[in-house]
Amino acid sequence: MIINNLSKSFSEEILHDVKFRLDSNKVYSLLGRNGVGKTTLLKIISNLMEYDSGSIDSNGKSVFFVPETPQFLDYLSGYENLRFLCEIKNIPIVNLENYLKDSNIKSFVDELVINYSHGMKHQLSLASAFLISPDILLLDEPLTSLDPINIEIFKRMLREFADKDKTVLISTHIIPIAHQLSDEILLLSNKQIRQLKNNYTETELTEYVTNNI
Ligand SMILES: Nc1ncnc2c1ncn2[C@@H]1O[C@H](COP(=O)(O)OP(=O)(O)OP(=O)(O)O)[C@@H](O)[C@H]1O
Repeated sequence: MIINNLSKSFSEEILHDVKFRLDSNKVYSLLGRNGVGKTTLLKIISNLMEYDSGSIDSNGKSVFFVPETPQFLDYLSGYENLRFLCEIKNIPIVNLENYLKDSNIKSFVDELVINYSHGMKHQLSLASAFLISPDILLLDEPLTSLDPINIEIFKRMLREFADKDKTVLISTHIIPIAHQLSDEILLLSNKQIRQLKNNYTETELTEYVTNNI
Protein backbone atom coordinates (compact mmCIF):
# COMPACT_ATOMS: atom_id res chain seq x y z
CA MET A 1 0.00 0.00 0.00
CA ILE A 2 1.32 3.44 -0.93
CA ILE A 3 0.03 6.56 0.78
CA ASN A 4 0.86 9.71 -1.08
CA ASN A 5 0.43 13.34 -0.03
CA LEU A 6 -2.55 12.56 2.16
CA SER A 7 -4.14 15.53 3.92
CA LYS A 8 -7.07 15.73 6.31
CA SER A 9 -8.61 18.58 8.28
CA PHE A 10 -11.40 18.75 10.82
CA SER A 11 -11.68 22.26 12.29
CA GLU A 12 -7.91 22.36 11.80
CA GLU A 13 -5.49 20.36 9.68
CA ILE A 14 -4.47 17.04 11.28
CA LEU A 15 -2.55 15.38 8.43
CA HIS A 16 -0.54 17.29 5.85
CA ASP A 17 0.97 15.62 2.77
CA VAL A 18 1.50 12.37 4.65
CA LYS A 19 3.55 9.82 2.69
CA PHE A 20 4.59 6.28 3.55
CA ARG A 21 4.42 2.75 2.23
CA LEU A 22 3.42 -0.56 3.77
CA ASP A 23 5.01 -3.75 2.45
CA SER A 24 4.12 -7.40 2.89
CA ASN A 25 5.78 -9.55 5.55
CA LYS A 26 6.27 -6.54 7.77
CA VAL A 27 4.96 -5.26 11.10
CA TYR A 28 4.77 -1.50 11.53
CA SER A 29 4.14 0.50 14.70
CA LEU A 30 2.48 3.88 14.53
CA LEU A 31 3.65 6.14 17.35
CA GLY A 32 2.55 9.66 18.19
CA ARG A 33 1.23 11.82 20.99
CA ASN A 34 -2.40 11.79 22.17
CA GLY A 35 -4.67 13.52 19.70
CA VAL A 36 -2.04 13.75 16.95
CA GLY A 37 -4.18 11.83 14.42
CA LYS A 38 -3.24 8.14 14.63
CA THR A 39 -6.83 6.84 14.74
CA THR A 40 -7.80 9.28 11.99
CA LEU A 41 -5.00 7.93 9.79
CA LEU A 42 -5.93 4.29 10.46
CA LYS A 43 -9.61 4.99 9.69
CA ILE A 44 -8.68 6.76 6.46
CA ILE A 45 -6.49 3.95 5.19
CA SER A 46 -9.15 1.38 6.07
CA ASN A 47 -11.68 3.39 4.06
CA LEU A 48 -13.84 4.28 7.08
CA MET A 49 -13.18 8.02 6.83
CA GLU A 50 -12.82 10.38 3.90
CA TYR A 51 -9.69 12.41 3.28
CA ASP A 52 -9.31 15.81 1.66
CA SER A 53 -6.49 15.25 -0.82
CA GLY A 54 -3.76 12.82 -1.80
CA SER A 55 -4.05 9.18 -2.76
CA ILE A 56 -4.04 5.69 -1.32
CA ASP A 57 -2.98 2.85 -3.59
CA SER A 58 -3.92 -0.38 -1.86
CA ASN A 59 -2.89 -2.45 -4.88
CA GLY A 60 -5.99 -4.63 -4.59
CA LYS A 61 -5.18 -5.71 -1.03
CA SER A 62 -7.90 -6.21 1.57
CA VAL A 63 -7.73 -4.10 4.72
CA PHE A 64 -9.33 -4.69 8.14
CA PHE A 65 -9.35 -2.24 11.05
CA VAL A 66 -9.62 -3.30 14.71
CA PRO A 67 -10.84 -0.27 16.69
CA GLU A 68 -9.62 0.69 20.15
CA THR A 69 -13.10 0.01 21.55
CA PRO A 70 -14.36 -3.18 19.94
CA GLN A 71 -18.10 -3.47 19.29
CA PHE A 72 -19.92 -6.78 19.57
CA LEU A 73 -23.46 -8.03 20.02
CA ASP A 74 -23.41 -7.91 23.82
CA TYR A 75 -26.22 -10.37 24.45
CA LEU A 76 -24.63 -13.11 22.38
CA SER A 77 -21.67 -15.17 23.53
CA GLY A 78 -18.21 -14.59 22.09
CA TYR A 79 -18.62 -17.83 20.14
CA GLU A 80 -21.96 -16.70 18.70
CA ASN A 81 -20.41 -13.38 17.69
CA LEU A 82 -17.55 -15.16 15.92
CA ARG A 83 -19.92 -17.62 14.26
CA PHE A 84 -22.05 -14.71 13.04
CA LEU A 85 -18.90 -13.08 11.63
CA CYS A 86 -18.03 -16.33 9.82
CA GLU A 87 -21.52 -16.43 8.31
CA ILE A 88 -21.51 -12.86 7.02
CA LYS A 89 -17.92 -13.08 5.74
CA ASN A 90 -18.24 -16.58 4.29
CA ILE A 91 -15.48 -17.94 6.53
CA PRO A 92 -15.65 -21.74 6.97
CA ILE A 93 -16.72 -22.63 10.54
CA VAL A 94 -13.81 -25.10 10.65
CA ASN A 95 -11.46 -22.08 10.67
CA LEU A 96 -13.20 -20.84 13.81
CA GLU A 97 -12.99 -24.26 15.45
CA ASN A 98 -9.29 -24.49 14.57
CA TYR A 99 -8.63 -21.00 15.94
CA LEU A 100 -10.40 -21.84 19.19
CA LYS A 101 -8.43 -25.08 19.69
CA ASP A 102 -5.17 -23.20 20.18
CA SER A 103 -6.55 -20.03 21.72
CA ASN A 104 -6.86 -18.69 25.25
CA ILE A 105 -10.30 -17.32 24.44
CA LYS A 106 -11.78 -20.83 24.55
CA SER A 107 -11.93 -20.48 28.35
CA PHE A 108 -14.53 -17.69 28.10
CA VAL A 109 -15.86 -17.79 24.55
CA ASP A 110 -19.19 -19.30 25.63
CA GLU A 111 -19.99 -16.47 28.06
CA LEU A 112 -22.12 -13.49 27.05
CA VAL A 113 -20.01 -10.59 25.75
CA ILE A 114 -21.86 -8.20 28.12
CA ASN A 115 -19.91 -9.89 30.95
CA TYR A 116 -16.49 -9.50 29.28
CA SER A 117 -13.74 -7.26 30.61
CA HIS A 118 -12.12 -4.76 28.25
CA GLY A 119 -9.16 -7.11 27.73
CA MET A 120 -11.45 -10.07 26.96
CA LYS A 121 -13.26 -7.95 24.33
CA HIS A 122 -9.90 -7.08 22.83
CA GLN A 123 -8.96 -10.74 22.63
CA LEU A 124 -12.27 -11.45 20.87
CA SER A 125 -11.59 -8.57 18.53
CA LEU A 126 -8.14 -9.92 17.67
CA ALA A 127 -9.74 -13.34 17.07
CA SER A 128 -12.13 -11.67 14.57
CA ALA A 129 -9.16 -10.09 12.79
CA PHE A 130 -7.27 -13.38 12.52
CA LEU A 131 -10.39 -15.14 11.22
CA ILE A 132 -10.99 -12.48 8.58
CA SER A 133 -7.28 -12.67 7.73
CA PRO A 134 -6.99 -9.49 5.62
CA ASP A 135 -3.88 -8.68 3.58
CA ILE A 136 -3.37 -5.57 5.70
CA LEU A 137 -4.37 -5.62 9.37
CA LEU A 138 -4.66 -2.27 11.16
CA LEU A 139 -4.95 -2.30 14.94
CA ASP A 140 -5.66 0.71 17.12
CA GLU A 141 -4.01 0.27 20.54
CA PRO A 142 -4.61 -3.50 20.45
CA LEU A 143 -2.44 -4.64 23.34
CA THR A 144 -2.98 -1.95 25.96
CA SER A 145 -5.66 -3.78 27.92
CA LEU A 146 -4.07 -7.22 27.70
CA ASP A 147 -2.22 -8.93 30.53
CA PRO A 148 1.52 -9.66 30.08
CA ILE A 149 0.96 -13.29 29.03
CA ASN A 150 -1.59 -12.31 26.40
CA ILE A 151 0.67 -9.51 25.17
CA GLU A 152 3.39 -12.10 24.49
CA ILE A 153 0.91 -14.47 22.82
CA PHE A 154 -0.50 -11.76 20.54
CA LYS A 155 2.94 -10.35 19.69
CA ARG A 156 3.88 -13.82 18.44
CA MET A 157 0.58 -14.21 16.58
CA LEU A 158 0.94 -10.83 14.88
CA ARG A 159 4.49 -11.69 13.80
CA GLU A 160 3.38 -15.07 12.43
CA PHE A 161 0.45 -13.39 10.67
CA ALA A 162 2.75 -10.87 8.95
CA ASP A 163 5.13 -13.65 7.93
CA LYS A 164 2.36 -15.10 5.71
CA ASP A 165 2.83 -12.36 3.11
CA LYS A 166 0.66 -9.95 5.06
CA THR A 167 1.09 -6.54 6.69
CA VAL A 168 0.36 -5.51 10.27
CA LEU A 169 0.17 -1.89 11.40
CA ILE A 170 -0.48 -1.22 15.08
CA SER A 171 -0.83 2.07 16.83
CA THR A 172 0.65 1.98 20.29
CA HIS A 173 1.98 4.26 22.99
CA ILE A 174 4.25 1.55 24.37
CA ILE A 175 7.70 2.01 22.86
CA PRO A 176 9.11 -1.36 24.09
CA ILE A 177 6.23 -3.15 22.32
CA ALA A 178 6.88 -1.15 19.14
CA HIS A 179 10.56 -2.02 19.42
CA GLN A 180 10.06 -5.75 20.03
CA LEU A 181 7.34 -6.21 17.43
CA SER A 182 8.06 -3.98 14.46
CA ASP A 183 10.26 -3.97 11.43
CA GLU A 184 9.58 -0.29 10.93
CA ILE A 185 8.29 2.65 12.97
CA LEU A 186 5.91 5.27 11.65
CA LEU A 187 6.24 8.36 13.78
CA LEU A 188 3.37 10.83 13.43
CA SER A 189 4.18 14.36 14.51
CA ASN A 190 3.66 17.84 13.09
CA LYS A 191 0.96 16.38 10.79
CA GLN A 192 3.50 14.18 8.98
CA ILE A 193 4.85 10.65 9.09
CA ARG A 194 8.49 9.83 9.51
CA GLN A 195 9.21 6.22 8.48
CA LEU A 196 12.16 4.59 10.26
CA LYS A 197 13.74 1.16 10.03
CA ASN A 198 13.78 -0.41 13.48
CA ASN A 199 17.57 -0.66 13.70
CA TYR A 200 17.68 0.93 17.13
CA THR A 201 18.19 -0.48 20.59
CA GLU A 202 15.15 0.05 22.81
CA THR A 203 16.94 2.87 24.64
CA GLU A 204 17.91 4.57 21.37
CA LEU A 205 14.38 4.24 20.00
CA THR A 206 12.86 5.65 23.21
CA GLU A 207 15.24 8.59 23.07
CA TYR A 208 14.60 9.20 19.37
CA VAL A 209 10.82 8.99 19.74
CA THR A 210 10.61 11.18 22.83
CA ASN A 211 12.80 13.80 21.14
CA ASN A 212 10.82 13.78 17.93
CA ILE A 213 7.13 13.51 18.79
N1 LIG B 1 -14.84 13.00 13.63
C1 LIG B 1 -14.10 14.02 14.11
N2 LIG B 1 -14.55 15.29 14.05
C2 LIG B 1 -13.81 16.32 14.52
N3 LIG B 1 -12.58 16.18 15.04
C3 LIG B 1 -12.08 14.93 15.12
C4 LIG B 1 -12.80 13.80 14.66
N4 LIG B 1 -12.04 12.69 14.85
C5 LIG B 1 -10.89 13.12 15.41
N5 LIG B 1 -10.92 14.47 15.58
C6 LIG B 1 -9.83 15.29 16.12
O1 LIG B 1 -8.65 15.00 15.40
C7 LIG B 1 -7.53 14.95 16.26
C8 LIG B 1 -6.84 13.60 16.12
O2 LIG B 1 -7.68 12.60 16.74
P1 LIG B 1 -7.28 11.07 16.73
O3 LIG B 1 -8.34 10.33 17.46
O4 LIG B 1 -6.99 10.65 15.35
O5 LIG B 1 -5.92 11.10 17.57
P2 LIG B 1 -5.02 9.90 18.16
O6 LIG B 1 -3.61 10.19 17.76
O7 LIG B 1 -5.58 8.58 17.77
O8 LIG B 1 -5.19 10.13 19.73
P3 LIG B 1 -5.02 9.14 21.01
O9 LIG B 1 -3.59 8.70 21.05
O10 LIG B 1 -5.35 10.03 22.16
O11 LIG B 1 -6.01 8.01 20.83
C9 LIG B 1 -8.03 15.26 17.67
O12 LIG B 1 -7.84 16.63 17.89
C10 LIG B 1 -9.51 14.93 17.58
O13 LIG B 1 -10.26 15.75 18.46
